[in-house]
Amino acid sequence: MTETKEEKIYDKKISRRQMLKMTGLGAAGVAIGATGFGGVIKTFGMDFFDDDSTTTNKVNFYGQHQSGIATDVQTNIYFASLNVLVTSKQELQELFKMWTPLAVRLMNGDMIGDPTTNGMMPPKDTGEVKGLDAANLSITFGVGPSLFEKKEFGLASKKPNELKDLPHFPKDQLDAAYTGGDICIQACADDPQVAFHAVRNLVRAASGKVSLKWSQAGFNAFPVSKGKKQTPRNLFAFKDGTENPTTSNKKDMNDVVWVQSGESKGWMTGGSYLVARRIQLHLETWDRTSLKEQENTFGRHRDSGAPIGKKDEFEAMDIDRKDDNGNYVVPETSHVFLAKSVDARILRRSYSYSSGVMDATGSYDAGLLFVSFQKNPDQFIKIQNSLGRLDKMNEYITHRGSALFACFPGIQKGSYIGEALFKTL
Ligand SMILES: C=CC1=C(C)c2cc3[nH]c(cc4nc(cc5[nH]c(cc1n2)c(C)c5CCC(=O)O)C(CCC(=O)O)=C4C)c(C)c3C=C
Ligand SMILES: [Fe+2]
Repeated sequence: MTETKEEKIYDKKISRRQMLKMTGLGAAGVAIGATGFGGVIKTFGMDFFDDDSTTTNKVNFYGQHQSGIATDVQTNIYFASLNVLVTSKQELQELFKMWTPLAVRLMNGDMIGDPTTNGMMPPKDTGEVKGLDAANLSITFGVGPSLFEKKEFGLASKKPNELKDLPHFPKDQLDAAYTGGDICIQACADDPQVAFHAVRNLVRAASGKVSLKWSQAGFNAFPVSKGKKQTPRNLFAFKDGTENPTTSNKKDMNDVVWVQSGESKGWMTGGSYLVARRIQLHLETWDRTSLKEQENTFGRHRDSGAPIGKKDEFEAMDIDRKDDNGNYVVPETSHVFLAKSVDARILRRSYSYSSGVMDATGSYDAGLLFVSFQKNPDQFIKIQNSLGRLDKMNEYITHRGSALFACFPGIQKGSYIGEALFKTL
C-alpha cells in the first residue's frame, strides 16, 4: 500500500512502482494508445495497470478466465448485486472500462487512486485496507438477465437463451430484497475488510451509474492439518465442498464450468454462469436434532465427512449400496443421495453468513450464501429439481434469495471487462 517516490510524467503524477507496472503492457506487446513519454499509457482511453508479480498473497486479474471461480476458495466473500442507472450502451461500456484498472489495482493490494495531496478533497480510496496486503483478493463481474431487458442498451440480441430468471422451486420463499440484479461483483479474499473494501470502492467510483440492490458478506473457516487446508464446515457443522470438480483439472473445468465455443452466445466463451442462493439455516431446529438424524439428512458422517458407513471423507460416495435387508445405506431422501441421482455437476463455492436476527421470528438470520458456477444454469436447475420436495434438509432450511449472472470470460491485457459483449458482431 505504500507509495514510494513519485514522478511527474507530463500532466499526471504516478509512482515509480506504478510506472513499472504500467509499462509491463508494452513488454507484453499489446497495442496501446499513447505510450511512455507521450503521456500515461492508455488502452481504450483508460489507464493500464498490470498484475504485480511482486505482490504477496496475490491472485492475477488477467487471464483466460476471471478470478474467483477456479481460484482457491478464500475465507471471506462480499457479494454485491447492483442496479444499473446509466441509460446508454456507451455509458455501460465506459463503466466496465473504468472498473478494469481499478480491479487490477485492488487485486494488487494497491489503492484505487493516487494519494490525495489536497486535504480539502475526499481521498480517492476509502483507505481501510492501508497496511494490508492483497489477501488473495479475487473480483468476479457478471451480468443478470434484467440488464438485457433494458431497451436503452440495445443488447437484446446478445442475451443468451439460458440467461433467464431461475424457475420457482418448491418451498422457495424468496424475498425481493435478496433477489436478482443487473450486475454482480463477487469479491473474495482472505480478509473480510479487503473483500468489503473492493466492492465499496468499485461502487463508489461508479457513483450515479450503479446503485446497490442487495449484498451479502460471508465466511469460511479452514482447519489446517499437516500444513494443508481442509474442507470448511458449514453452520450445520458438516464438511461442505468435499465432492466438487477439481479446479486444476482442465477437463473437469471445461466439462462443468467454462462455456465452450458454440455452447452459448460467443461473448460468453470462457465465461461461466453464477447461481447465488441465500439460504437460511434454521439453526434452532437443527440444534435440537439427534446426530444420527443430522447424518441421515446429509448422507455423510458429521465429524469425518465420510459417506455413511465409511471412514474417510474422500472415499467414494456409492449411493447404490444396500445393507443386508436391501435398504439403501445412504438414505434415499438424504441431500447427497438426491444431489447425486441426476446426471449434472456444478462447482460449488459457498460461504456461511450470519446477519443478525429475523424480525418476524427472533431466530438467527444465518445460513449459506450458496454460490455455484456452471457452463449452463440447467445443471443447477436439474440438481435443485432433484432435491425438490424430497430433500430431508428442507426441514431445516429456507431459500430466501436467488440470482443468476453470466460471468464474463477472462480479461486479456489491453482489453477490459466484458469487451466481447460490447463488440458489434
Ligand atoms: C442445487 C444445488 C445445491 C444446493 C442449493 C445445495 C444446498 C446446500 N448444500 C448444503 C450442504 C452440503 N451439500 C453437500 C453436497 C452437495 N450439494 C450439492 C448441491 C446443492 N446443495 C451437490 C451437487 C453436492 C455433491 C453431491 C455429490 O456428488 O456427492 C454436502 C456434502 C459434502 C460435499 O460434498 O460438499 C453438504 C454438507 C447446504 C447446507 C445447503 C443449503 C443450505
Ligand atoms: Fe449441497
